[in-house]
Amino acid sequence: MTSSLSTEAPPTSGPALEVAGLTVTFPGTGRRAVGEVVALQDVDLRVRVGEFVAVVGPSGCGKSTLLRVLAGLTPTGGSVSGRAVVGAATAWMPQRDGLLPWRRALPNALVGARIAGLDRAVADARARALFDEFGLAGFERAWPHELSGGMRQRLALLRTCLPGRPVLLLDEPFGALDAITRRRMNAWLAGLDLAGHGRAVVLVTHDVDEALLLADRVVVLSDRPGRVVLDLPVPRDATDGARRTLLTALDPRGGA
Ligand SMILES: Nc1ncnc2c1ncn2[C@@H]1O[C@H](COP(=O)(O)OP(=O)(O)OP(=O)(O)O)[C@@H](O)[C@H]1O
Repeated sequence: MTSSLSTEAPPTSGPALEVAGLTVTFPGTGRRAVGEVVALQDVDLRVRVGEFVAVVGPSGCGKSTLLRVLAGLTPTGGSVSGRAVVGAATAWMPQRDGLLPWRRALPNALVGARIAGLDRAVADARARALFDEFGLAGFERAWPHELSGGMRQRLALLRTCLPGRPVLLLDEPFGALDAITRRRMNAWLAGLDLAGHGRAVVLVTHDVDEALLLADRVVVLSDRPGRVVLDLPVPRDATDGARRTLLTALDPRGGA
């Protein structure tokens, strides 16, 4: 991967994450069936401490790529330019749950906490409390293959939250959940005292209603190459108008 991305340490106040002029290109090679792909172009995004930002956009517009860059990761084979303020203080939940098939549920949940150097007893106690909160109590010793798709996703989210990192980057965390469980998990996330914990969340979702329910701001990316076409603050008491604005931004010809 090549990079002209300059990175800086995360600040303790103000913006939790910031990218400016972010462009990500995947060069075509002889081995690839497609030519050069510009995934993101000139993207500016600032997420402040305590904010919950949802990112929506058409499939393939670069949402996952953006989240990777915010996580401080370099997209495999990609060329990245722009400016980013990112740091180690993020916890990234990729689309695929990434559970280790050879570890039972509880040790799987503890992986990130171990890497973060969290005290074992503290992490263990926190994990057991979260198993209850995430509706996974009783499944601590289950193997990943013994869990449903939704349970696996909840376990992956639990693992992401466990180390208590200041910024959560969630890539379609509820995609495999049924409507009722999804609503329950949405309520749990909505109940997090983000400002109180100095936390920020960036959520990638295809679901406009989920974005409106959870986020303080919804950022809409265009078709590839993904550019920011709308950055909409969500009024808590007037989401109908915001919903129409979002749907029009996502599909200008389709009407809301
Ligand atoms: N490692 C890679 N190598 C080559 N091309 C890539 C790579 N990762 C992503 N891309 C391309 O970059 C573009 C954006 O991909 P990305 O996964 O970020 O989109 P997305 O908006 O998250 O899509 P979806 O909503 O379908 O998950 C796509 O055209 C994809 O093919």
